[in-house]
Amino acid sequence: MQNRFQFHAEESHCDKEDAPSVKVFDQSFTFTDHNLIGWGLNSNQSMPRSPWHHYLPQASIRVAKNCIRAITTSTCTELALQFSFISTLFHQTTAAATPTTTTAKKKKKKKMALSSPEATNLNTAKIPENPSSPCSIHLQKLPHLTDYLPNLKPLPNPLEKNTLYHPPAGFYINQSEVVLGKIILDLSADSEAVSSHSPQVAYSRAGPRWQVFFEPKDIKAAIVTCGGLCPGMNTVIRELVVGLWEMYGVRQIYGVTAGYRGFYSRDPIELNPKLVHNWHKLGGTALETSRGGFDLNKIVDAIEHHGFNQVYIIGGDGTMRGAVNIFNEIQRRKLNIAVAGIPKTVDNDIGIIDRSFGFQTAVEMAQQAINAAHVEAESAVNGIGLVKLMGRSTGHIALHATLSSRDVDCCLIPEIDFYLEGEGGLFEFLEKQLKENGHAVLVVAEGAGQDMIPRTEAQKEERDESGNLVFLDFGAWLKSELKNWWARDHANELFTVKYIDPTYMIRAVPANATDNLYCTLVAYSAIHGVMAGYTGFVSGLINGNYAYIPVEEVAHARNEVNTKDHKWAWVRSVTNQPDFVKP
Ligand SMILES: Nc1ncnc2c1ncn2[C@@H]1O[C@H](COP(=O)(O)OP(=O)(O)OP(=O)(O)O)[C@@H](O)[C@H]1O
Ligand SMILES: O=P(O)(O)OC[C@H]1O[C@](O)(CO)[C@@H](O)[C@@H]1O
Ligand SMILES: [Mg+2]
Repeated sequence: MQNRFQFHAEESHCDKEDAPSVKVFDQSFTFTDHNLIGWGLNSNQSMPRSPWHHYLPQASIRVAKNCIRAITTSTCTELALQFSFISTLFHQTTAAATPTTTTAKKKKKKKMALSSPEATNLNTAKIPENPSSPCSIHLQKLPHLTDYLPNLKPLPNPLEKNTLYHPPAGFYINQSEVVLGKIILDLSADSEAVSSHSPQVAYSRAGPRWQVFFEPKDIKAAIVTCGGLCPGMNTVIRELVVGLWEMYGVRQIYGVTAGYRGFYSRDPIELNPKLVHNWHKLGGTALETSRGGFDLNKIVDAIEHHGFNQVYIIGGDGTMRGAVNIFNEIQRRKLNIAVAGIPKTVDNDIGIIDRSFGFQTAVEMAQQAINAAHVEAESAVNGIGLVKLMGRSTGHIALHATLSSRDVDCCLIPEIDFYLEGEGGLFEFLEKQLKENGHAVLVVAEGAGQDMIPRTEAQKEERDESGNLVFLDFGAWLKSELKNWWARDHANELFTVKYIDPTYMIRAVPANATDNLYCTLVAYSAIHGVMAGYTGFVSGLINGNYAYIPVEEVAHARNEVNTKDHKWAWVRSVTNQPDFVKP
């Protein structure tokens, strides 16, 4: 017997007596051992404090017009597992069920297939007929303090008694609520998702939990910012302070200054809502930041020494790799300290999350540079406006700024190969643009074309304090190459290149309204997660919803521009730039 609808949980527990019953088209069935395993609910696995073992007593699958909603409800205080799926995935789901109730038995022989018109119409999508092709969900396991401190006792959430909050019904997030990592699926039989049976990855939904694992009076929280600047860092700090203070009544909140090195080399500063009141209006980080200085033992020793039991780490990919090490060391030492990361990257190079806070602000600021370049180029004879935008190894800022501006004729990013001379090259394209329009605007990401620039041996090895390769200025190099080209091919014609490098101006500003809101919600999400005892996680936006993601996963997930998708095709159509394919 096979269930086409599977649920995988890395830690799951279900006693036979607790086997969930499932209702499909008014028919109920109870999962047997066999199909429990099919659901990934392995009855042999008994995990203390498994997030699932509370939730299985009842389950129902209701078929709504074109979607199936699976709901399990609990006899315990918290409610359960909820997710929805497109109906056609379940075309033959019910054939797999074992009816057990009287009603179910009566209807046992009735063919159970979706009869909605929507489902029938979708037959053209060649949904696989083979019932052994399951569509399954894999929940990413979120580390919890009780994983290694099983005796910790949960407490009711203090928000219950917070007169400012009055939690209404539905306020608390069930541990079983998930956010799907991927919301676009190809349901055709030969699509990878269906044919390879690969499960859909899901993350725990962020938000306040009914139970917490910290007594507010015992909390000593630390906040640190690391890596480069990004609009909104101060807002995140502010909201962590205000959120901890106002929501959970925490009174010991500290800022660790100057990045990771600050843990062991500086005294933490005490923070309170009054002090941070205006910080969201300021660019940069009031706690100061730095690169390098990551000394694991010194950092964890200092955390222990100061008595911090909640550590909030704001930073980019490098910072998150450091946070993984800190979390692992804290686990190894079996310390009752929760670690939460808040991903920050102006480059938007962190994977899994939709985008980092501050990214939209940076793109908005980049418009000003592009506008200026356009005006300069248009006002010159054979004028070229050249703008270099941040993006160490990804071209997201350049791409988004190009798409929003519409004044850009060519966008060069690290993810594409391009060349200057010859047929199909940049110079040929610019020559045509200048002839037709009299001017051109070029946007380059800082990491683009690094292989083209001649480097000395020393330059090849140069790294910053964190170990990141130091890039040469591609914009400045390209400007001189453009001038050489023009002087060589058009000796007596006027030509102007205006190079604008707004580098730090796009990231050293306060966050705009959208980013400020994002900062607030991502900070509050982190607080709720830590209060609930989760650790080694980051809070972030996934498909428009706030979720908790294991920090280990975030630290290694890169977000590069996909030059095969529609967005990049759109860039090419907006700019009309060449594909840089050598004839
Ligand atoms: N692999 C790693 N393990 C431990 N710590 C690391 C690692 N990589 C970087 N770090 C530390 O994380 C901090 C920030 O790293 P980095 O300078 O690379 O910035 P980032 O967090 O990636 O942010 P951004 O790139 O957006 O500026 C530094 O203190 C650095 O020493
Ligand atoms: O000069 P800094 O502060 O080391 O940072 C420069 C780098 O930081 C970023 O802004 C973020 O990683 C990159 O775009 C840029 O290469
Ligand atoms: Mg980085």
